[in-house]
Amino acid sequence: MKLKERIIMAALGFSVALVLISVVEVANLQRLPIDPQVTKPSQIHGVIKTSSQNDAKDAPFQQRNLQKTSMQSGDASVANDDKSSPTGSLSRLKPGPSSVVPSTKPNPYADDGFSDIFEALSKVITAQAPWKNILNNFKRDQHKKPTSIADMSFSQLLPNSTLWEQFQLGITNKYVYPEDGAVVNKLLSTMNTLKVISLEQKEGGTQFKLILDFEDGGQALFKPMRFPRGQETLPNHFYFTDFERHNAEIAAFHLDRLLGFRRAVPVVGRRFNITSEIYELAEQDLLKTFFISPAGNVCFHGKCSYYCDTSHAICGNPDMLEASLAAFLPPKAIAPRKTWRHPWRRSYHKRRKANWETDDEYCDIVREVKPYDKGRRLLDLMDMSVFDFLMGNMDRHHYETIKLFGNRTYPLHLDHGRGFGKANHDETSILAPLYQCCMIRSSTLSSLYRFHSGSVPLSKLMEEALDQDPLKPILLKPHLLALDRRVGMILQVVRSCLEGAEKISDVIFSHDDLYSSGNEGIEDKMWS
Ligand SMILES: Nc1ncnc2c1ncn2[C@@H]1O[C@H](COP(=O)(O)OP(=O)(O)OP(=O)(O)O)[C@@H](O)[C@H]1O
Ligand SMILES: [Mn+2]
Repeated sequence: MKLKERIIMAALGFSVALVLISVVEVANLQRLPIDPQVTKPSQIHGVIKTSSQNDAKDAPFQQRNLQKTSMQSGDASVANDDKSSPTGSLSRLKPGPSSVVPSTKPNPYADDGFSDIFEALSKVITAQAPWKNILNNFKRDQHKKPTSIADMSFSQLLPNSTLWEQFQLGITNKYVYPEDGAVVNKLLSTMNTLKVISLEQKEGGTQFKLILDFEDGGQALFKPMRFPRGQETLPNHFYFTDFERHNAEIAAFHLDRLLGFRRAVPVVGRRFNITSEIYELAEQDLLKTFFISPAGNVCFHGKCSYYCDTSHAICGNPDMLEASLAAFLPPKAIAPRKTWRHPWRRSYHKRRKANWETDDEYCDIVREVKPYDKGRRLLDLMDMSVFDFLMGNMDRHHYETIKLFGNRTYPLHLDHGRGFGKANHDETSILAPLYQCCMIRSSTLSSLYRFHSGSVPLSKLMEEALDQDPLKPILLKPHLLALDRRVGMILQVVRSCLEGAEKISDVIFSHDDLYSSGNEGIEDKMWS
C-alpha cells in the first residue's frame, strides 16, 4: 500500500472509531436515570457515592450527572438545599427530586384473605379458653394487676408526683405504659416543648447521642437527624455500619404501640436550634467539635466510635436540626436492668455467619436454655421478630429487661434507629425466630390478621399515628406501604408453620403458660 493510501485508511479508521465512541456515549446517556424517583444522590457526606441499587453498573455515569446537582455543591449537609424557604426544614423532607425511595414493590398477598389463619385462630382461642381460666386461677398471683416499679421499689406514686415519676414508676412487668395513654401522650408533648437546661453526650454506643435534662427534672435520649427522609440505607452498608435514623426511632415507638406490645419507650420528634439550644449548653468535649460548614450551616460531630468526625458532621439548616427524643427509663439505682444476648443475634462481621443462619434446627437449642424453655420469653422474641421485620431492623444484638420483674418479664424494645432503611427490600431473615420455632401469640396473630383483613390497613393506622408527631411526615409512602406487604408475608410464614404442624396449638398460643419445651431449661451464661 502506498503511503497516501495508508494515510487515507488510517483517517477512515479513526473516523469510524470516533463514530463508535459517540454511539456508545449516546447509549450511555440514554441509560441515565431520568425518573427523579430513581435518581440517587451521593452518600450524604460525600464519602461513598452510590447509584440506585438496580443500576449499580451505571454508577460512574450517574455520579457524573449527580455532581452537577445542587446536592453536590460541597454542602456538608445534603439536606440543606432550600435554606431560603421559611419552611425549609419541612419541605426538604418531602420526596422530591432528591428522593431515593424508588417505586413501591407490589403486595403479593393483597388478594389473599388468609381465611385459614382466621379459622386456626378461632379454633385455638376456643380450645384454649378453658385452659386459660384454669391457669389463671392456679397462678392467681401472676395474673392479678400488673406489678409496677412503684410496687417493687420504695418510691411511691403520690397525687403530686411529676409526670416523669408517673411514667417511670408506672412501668410494669407487663408493659412500659398503660393502654389508656394519658401519661404517655402528655410526656410526648412535654418532651417536645420543655426548655432543655443541660445536656451531655451519652457514653458508649456506636453513634452520637445526647442526654437532655429538661427544666422539670425529666430526661430524654436525643438522636439527631442525619438524612432527609428519602435516603435509604446505602447498598454497600451492613446493618452494623448503617447510620441511625431519628424518624425510625419515632416510627418504631408508634408501631410497637399499634401492635399492642407497649414495650418501647415513648419517642417524639423535635426541632432544635443548634446555636441556642445545643451549642450554648455544650460542655468542653462537645463544644470543641462545633464548626460552620462552607455552606454556612452550624455543624458538630461529637465523639463516638462511628461517624463522629468532620466529614460525618451533624449540620443544621442553617442552625435548625431535627431529632428524636426518647423518654428516659428510671435511673438504674431505682430500676436496674439486665442485658441479654439475643439468641438470633447476627454475626456483626462482614464475612462470618451466625449459627442460626446455617442451622434450621437452631430453635431446638434455644428451647433448652432458660428462660426460653417455657413461659413468655420465647413468645416475646417472636413478637420482637415480627416487630423488627415490619420495620426492617436487623440490629437486635442484645435486649434488656427490668431486673425488679425477674426473668419472666418482657424484653424492652429499645434502639430502632436502624429500622425503616429500605422500603422495597423485605429482609426475611429477620423472621428466622418465627420460621425456625413456628410459634406465635394469638394476640399478635390477631393484630396482624386485623391489619391485613380489617377495614384499616396498618399503613393507614401508622400514618394517622405518625401524623400526631411534630416532625410529620415521619415515614414516606413506600415505607408505610411496605408495612402492609410485610404483614402479608408474616401471615404466610404462619400459614406454612400451620401446614407443617401436627396441632394448631403447637403454633398459636393464647396463653404464655401453655408453652413449655417439656425440659427443665439449662442456664447458659453466653446468653444472659
Ligand atoms: N430511653 C432510654 N432511657 C434510658 N436509657 C436508654 C434509653 N434508650 C437507650 N438507653 C440506653 O442507652 C444505650 C444506648 O442506646 P441505643 O442502643 O439506642 O444507642 P446506640 O448508639 O444504637 O447504641 P449501640 O451502638 O450500643 O447499639 C442502650 O443500650 C440503653 O441501655
Ligand atoms: Mn444500636
